Amino acid sequence: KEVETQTKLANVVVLATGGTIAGAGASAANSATYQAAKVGVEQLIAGIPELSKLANVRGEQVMQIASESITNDNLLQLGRRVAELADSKDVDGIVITHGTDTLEETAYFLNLVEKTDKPIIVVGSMRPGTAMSADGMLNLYNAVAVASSKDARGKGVLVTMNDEIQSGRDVSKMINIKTEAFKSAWGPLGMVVEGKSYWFRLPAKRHTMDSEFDIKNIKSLPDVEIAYSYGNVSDTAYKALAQSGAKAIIHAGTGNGSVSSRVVPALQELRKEGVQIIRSSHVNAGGFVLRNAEQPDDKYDWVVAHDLNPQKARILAMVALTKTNDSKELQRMFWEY
Ligand SMILES: NC(=O)CC[C@H](N)C(=O)O
Repeated sequence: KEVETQTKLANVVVLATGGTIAGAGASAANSATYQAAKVGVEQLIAGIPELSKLANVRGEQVMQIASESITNDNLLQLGRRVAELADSKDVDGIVITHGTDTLEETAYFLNLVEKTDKPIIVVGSMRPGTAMSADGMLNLYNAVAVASSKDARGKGVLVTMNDEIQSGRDVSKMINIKTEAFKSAWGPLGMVVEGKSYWFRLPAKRHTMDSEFDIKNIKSLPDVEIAYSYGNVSDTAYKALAQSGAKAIIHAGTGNGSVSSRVVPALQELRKEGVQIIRSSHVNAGGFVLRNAEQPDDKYDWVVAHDLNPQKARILAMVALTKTNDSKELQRMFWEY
């Protein structure tokens, strides 16, 4: 009977990339001072014997870095490996352990480009495993639980942090240090409690199976950069980014993606030279940028990032630019994804 139950368990692959979930500090009191990306995937899995009751789990070390150092090449490498595994008949779900600093970017990228309905869960932790009340074990346990459940299929890339199941599109690291770091302006999709998922809502935006983007057709990602706005801002950064070859500039704007009168002329000029200008908002708890409200986007031929924060807008812009350089098409994609 035991053998029978064993064969019914889902096969889950844990792809490890580094971050605090693989971090180690000098003492149990070091919850914030430690080195990220130290512990290997085998040790992470071996540290949670209870995983074997949830699924047949195996690990792969894809990279071992702090996530602020992730490059576009790293994203493509990870995305391709996820796609290979998702295509494999003996893989039912994929978990990616990741640093939390850019976790929201990777989760959104995979949400756009992975053509599968198999669960893909991105997970991290706010405290290293060596610290008191480390959160990584439970977050990873929850990730494997969701990855091995049939309920999680077709819901896009998900993030399990702090007992919640978040949409990889919506979620953002809104707080640091605290374990309740990951939030979405639109709320979590569900909760995981003692290895069981409880769902409350579904993502409304296009993702994975319903996406027009496919990692298999993406050879490289174009250079898209972000310029931050604030009082007394100048146009220096915008011009320099364009000069260094940016195909699009994400304006990390104040409020409703507003643009200083000191910057507007430079952005009009850059657009005429072919650079895409994408207005987003850097307000903390979730921006929402309306077309033609703060600026005449139709007249200037600019794009608005909808509710995407600047770093997520960069991800969609890169992926979108692999298909089109038409600003109207880009705007459609920003409404739909
Ligand atoms: N909590 C974390 O994972 C942060 C550690 C590191 N900065 C990273 O993103 O990998």
